[in-house]
Amino acid sequence: MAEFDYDLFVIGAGSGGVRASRIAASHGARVAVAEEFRVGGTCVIRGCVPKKLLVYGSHFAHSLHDAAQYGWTIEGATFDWATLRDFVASDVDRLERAYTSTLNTNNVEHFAERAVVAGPNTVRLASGREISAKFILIAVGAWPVMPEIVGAEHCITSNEVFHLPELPRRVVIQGAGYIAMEFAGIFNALGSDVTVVNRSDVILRGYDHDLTARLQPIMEARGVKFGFNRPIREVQKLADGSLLVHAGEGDPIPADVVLVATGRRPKTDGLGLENAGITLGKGGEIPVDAFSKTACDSIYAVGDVTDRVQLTPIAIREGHAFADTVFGGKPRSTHYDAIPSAVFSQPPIASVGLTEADARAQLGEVRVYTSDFRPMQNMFATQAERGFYKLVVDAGTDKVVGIHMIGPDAPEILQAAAIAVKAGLTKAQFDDTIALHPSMAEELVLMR
Ligand SMILES: Cc1cc2nc3c(=O)[nH]c(=O)nc-3n(C[C@H](O)[C@H](O)[C@H](O)COP(=O)(O)OP(=O)(O)OC[C@H]3O[C@@H](n4cnc5c(N)ncnc54)[C@H](O)[C@@H]3O)c2cc1C
Ligand SMILES: NC(=O)c1ccc[n+]([C@@H]2O[C@H](COP(=O)([O-])OP(=O)(O)OC[C@H]3O[C@@H](n4cnc5c(N)ncnc54)[C@H](O)[C@@H]3O)[C@@H](O)[C@H]2O)c1
Repeated sequence: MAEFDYDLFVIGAGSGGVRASRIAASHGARVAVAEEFRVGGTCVIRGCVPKKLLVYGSHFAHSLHDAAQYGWTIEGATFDWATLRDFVASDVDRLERAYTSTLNTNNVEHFAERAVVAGPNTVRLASGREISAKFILIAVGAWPVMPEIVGAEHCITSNEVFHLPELPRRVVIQGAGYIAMEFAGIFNALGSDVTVVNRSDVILRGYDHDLTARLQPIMEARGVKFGFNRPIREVQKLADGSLLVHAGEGDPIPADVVLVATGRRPKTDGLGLENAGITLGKGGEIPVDAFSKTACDSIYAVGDVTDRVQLTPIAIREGHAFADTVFGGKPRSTHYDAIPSAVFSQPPIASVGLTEADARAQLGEVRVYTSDFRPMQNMFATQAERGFYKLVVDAGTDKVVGIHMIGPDAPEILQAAAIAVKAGLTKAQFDDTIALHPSMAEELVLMR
């Protein structure tokens, strides 16, 4: 009889947990996974996927508008939030079925309930059942942070935003990070009156300043209002059911929905990690080594719960590396250099490698090349929004160490360009590459 019920018990069937389960099973491990909500996790159920579909849905507002200049007559075009919302929800259902089927076809046993750590080799399910495993993988993700606001119960987070009964007429968004900028773009395009209030005067901290300095005025020109140095103190519910937002100095802001997007904290509360001698970091994260091993030899952790980089491809890569390391005889760690990322704002931002400021601080002599251009697809558009690309080059080696882009399709273009940065290609090699004309991407090889 086997010493343990399973070789691997995974807590959380999100991006990292599903990948680790599948790969560990393919290496011959007997695997079980517990999921307290829906298989697929944040990205599939209430993150990247439904968000991107809302972005696509909202793009039609601009496309329909621009279409007239290309000769199309679009009569009687109207928008129905419930149709878009329900279409997105049905695609999420489809993906949940696909992820569940992946677990089934790989013989991963699925417990549809919460699990906590009861000891170094034991988990306890919500039903009370205890299960033993040679290894435990914690992949429980993160959870939206709600700052101390009087009337916080009247606010929503990104968890609820996909299920609104109707399109809000007025939306106030707290925060100026990924989620805030993406949903400001979505609601603005769909016709809501959007106000972003932030505690500082910086949007998208961590992105190259030239990109954020380009994004903000474009968003303002599209109608998004910004209130800087205005953290929300109180959200008041009025007799008619609408909300009044008291934020910093200045007049209260009327709203129908208040979306709080102030970061996500590892979901470790009540997870029982003390039963395995694991001490959490000060943000609630699980400290791990380069191979995602915790302070307990039989317990590993991947994804948002470790708070290394909160992105889906990172959780997936860490989960895969864990399974190869522990069950595949191929020790692998994840490399965190040159991670491409994007903000699906309108227009979107995409970035890889060092910002200009970081390169100057870390490398000494740096050369910077920029292209400030009007994308061809905006030629007829009434809003003459300009794109902006920047290459950051290490003057000592001529290597391109950062690419930063804002403009239509920037994330699609950047994924390919990120290969060049990861491979350490030089500016001379960019210059050697023939342009693909006419395209926006050709700007990348034409900067002199
Ligand atoms: C609105 C939004 C948009 C995003 N957009 C993007 C994007 O465009 N690109 C990108 O790369 N990233 C995006 N992200 C981030 C991305 O979703 C996360 O980085 C990613 O999902 C992390 O994967 P994970 O496996 O660590 O955790 P998750 O995917 O969150 O999975 C954790 C799972 O564990 C379950 N769970 C938690 N506790 C327990 C327990 N005790 N027992 C059983 N189950 C448990 C949860 O229900 C969840 O299903 C977005 C996030 C949000 C919120
Ligand atoms: N396109 C993408 O890849 C994508 C999209 C959405 C989310 N995500 C991931 O999800 C994570 C969470 O997104 P997010 O937008 O919630 O976080 P974020 O870290 O991007 O932004 C948080 C914002 O809230 C503000 N803030 C923080 N604490 C506050 C407080 N107490 N009071 C007032 N303001 C406060 C910050 O100044 C910042 O502007 C991101 O860090 C990202 O890794 C990625």
